[in-house]
Amino acid sequence: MATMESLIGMVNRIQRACTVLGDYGGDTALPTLWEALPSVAVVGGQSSGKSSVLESIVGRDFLPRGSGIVTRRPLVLQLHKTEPGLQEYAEFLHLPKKKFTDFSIVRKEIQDETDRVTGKSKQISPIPIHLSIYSPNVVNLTLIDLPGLTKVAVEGQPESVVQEIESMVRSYVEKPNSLILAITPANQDLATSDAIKLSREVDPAGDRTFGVLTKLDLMDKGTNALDILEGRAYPLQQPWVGIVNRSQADINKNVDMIAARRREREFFATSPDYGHLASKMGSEYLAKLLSKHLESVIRTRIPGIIALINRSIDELEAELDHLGRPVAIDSGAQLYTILELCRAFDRIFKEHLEGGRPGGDRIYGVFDNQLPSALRKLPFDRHLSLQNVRKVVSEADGYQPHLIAPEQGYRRLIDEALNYFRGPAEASVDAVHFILKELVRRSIGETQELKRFPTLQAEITAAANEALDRFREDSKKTTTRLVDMESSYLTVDFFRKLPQDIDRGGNSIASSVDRYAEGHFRRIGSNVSSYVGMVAETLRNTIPKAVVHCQVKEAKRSLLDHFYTQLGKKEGKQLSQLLDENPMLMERRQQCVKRLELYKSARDEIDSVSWTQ
Ligand SMILES: Nc1nc2c(ncn2[C@@H]2O[C@H](COP(=O)(O)OP(=O)(O)OP(=O)(O)O)[C@@H](O)[C@H]2O)c(=O)[nH]1
Repeated sequence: MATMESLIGMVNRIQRACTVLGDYGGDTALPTLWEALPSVAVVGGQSSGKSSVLESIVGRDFLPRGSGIVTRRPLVLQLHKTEPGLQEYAEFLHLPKKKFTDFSIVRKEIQDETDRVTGKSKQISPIPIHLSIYSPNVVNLTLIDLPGLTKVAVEGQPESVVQEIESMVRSYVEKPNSLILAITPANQDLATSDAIKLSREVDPAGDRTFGVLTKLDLMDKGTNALDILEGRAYPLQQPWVGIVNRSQADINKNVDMIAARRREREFFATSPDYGHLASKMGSEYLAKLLSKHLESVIRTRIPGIIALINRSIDELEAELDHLGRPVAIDSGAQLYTILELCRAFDRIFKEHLEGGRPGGDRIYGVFDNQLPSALRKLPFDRHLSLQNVRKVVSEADGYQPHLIAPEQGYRRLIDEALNYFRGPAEASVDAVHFILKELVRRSIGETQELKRFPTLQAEITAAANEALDRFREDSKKTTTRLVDMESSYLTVDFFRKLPQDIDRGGNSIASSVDRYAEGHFRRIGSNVSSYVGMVAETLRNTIPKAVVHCQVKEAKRSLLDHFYTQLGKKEGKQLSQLLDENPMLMERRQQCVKRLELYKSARDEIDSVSWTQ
């Protein structure tokens, strides 16, 4: 069975871990453990005696005092009972290993640490100060001292401070796992008590409210607080506790806390009104009552806390998987990460080309539809019209008309016709180029892992497109060369196989044909047209080969080769620039990592304490 110390001590350690790792509740963007941890929130109006109660419980003078709002950050006061005779000391979470034995310096450090976060202004902050006190004169107990519920802002405070304090205090007392230590001075009408009003609102059944009446010694003679202390005036599940702290005069005279406790005991023991309640009055009794109750609340709440921790760990791990793990800092690991991301992109790009993903079929469409139809649409009819054939042939003859076959005319007609093929050739190259660019864009977008690295995404896109531009230039040269080769050397066989002009007697008709008649030019046009048709058929097959060889195959084989070469020359800083992430995403991942660390350490803490119901 876990001892009281081990359970409260366990929650103390988890609370400290929460603050170190940035979980002090109220943060809706991340699951919060702080909100679920049982604690005792000390609430009261200004000058209700909160600080005095806390100092009585600790038995030490250590809290800052003064006018206006003194407590401006939650003070998580973790009390650890030590062996009798051991020296008392205090430690701050923000000053680990530094032991304070002079409690007046503790008071100063609380003020300084408050100012460190809120600045010298009178602002408040939800970031807690953790103070642990080790003493034989305390019980194991954690109390959270909150700013006094104030009514009016003092100079230097914005009007909003009243509301801000109310919402900070509320965020603590409305937690179902939080016990409420509601402090009210006895010489004030209970109906006007800020603490009771708030606790009645958040804990109407009074299950977790401990009513404390201070300043019983200041009540008017002849009056007493028995109606409240005996539970008649405002009943709570837990009995009310009356307290007598040091008066301002005592504080000024530096009456020490142990003496003050003794005087408190005497006050109740000798009081005609409260003598019968003496054993259940005073700050020492209050401390034991709170400690026992806190320990039982922790014990009952642990199963729920464990469920919350496990659920939150799952949520955070799922989010981290989605966000991706933090990038390594050494350049070797960074280079490896970059190459892995490039490979991921390249794999997807290849799938688009090879059919695993849509898109590659559009390249085939260029060869099967766009190119043939572009070739069909070439204006050979106009080019080989009768008048153009006559014109070109005549011009090619110059002053000496051709005698047999208009060699020059043929060549010129064919050359000019072949020139038309440049258009469809270049158009095929461009069409495939734009399809490949589109596939690069889609592949980049489909590479999930790259989403984290906008700079690398842009660099890979740029490198891929530069490579495609180079392939396109090469492809254009090659396909144009295909066309040029056709006009560099005409296919002689074609002409050999042309039907000669032969009569039935086997004599050549040529002699009888009028070389300058229409029919002669028509025949020339038709021969050229057949020749060009043959070339078109050839190019219809060879252009795709050139385009695929120069663009598609190269894109598959070496799209990022230049990029890899550049990468090899980059230094660490340049590599990390490539991997710089969306700052929001990095911040979010960092928060998740810290919060996950907190939950895992909390789970270990709970596992380490063999608690049972
Ligand atoms: N006589 C007497 N004086 C008390 C008692 N409790 C508090 N005081 C005096 O009341 C004044 C306010 O006490 P604090 O303990 O500072 O009250 P507080 O709620 O912490 O005040 P702030 O946090 O500064 O708003 C001080 O002068 C105390 O000495 C008490 O039980 N009896």
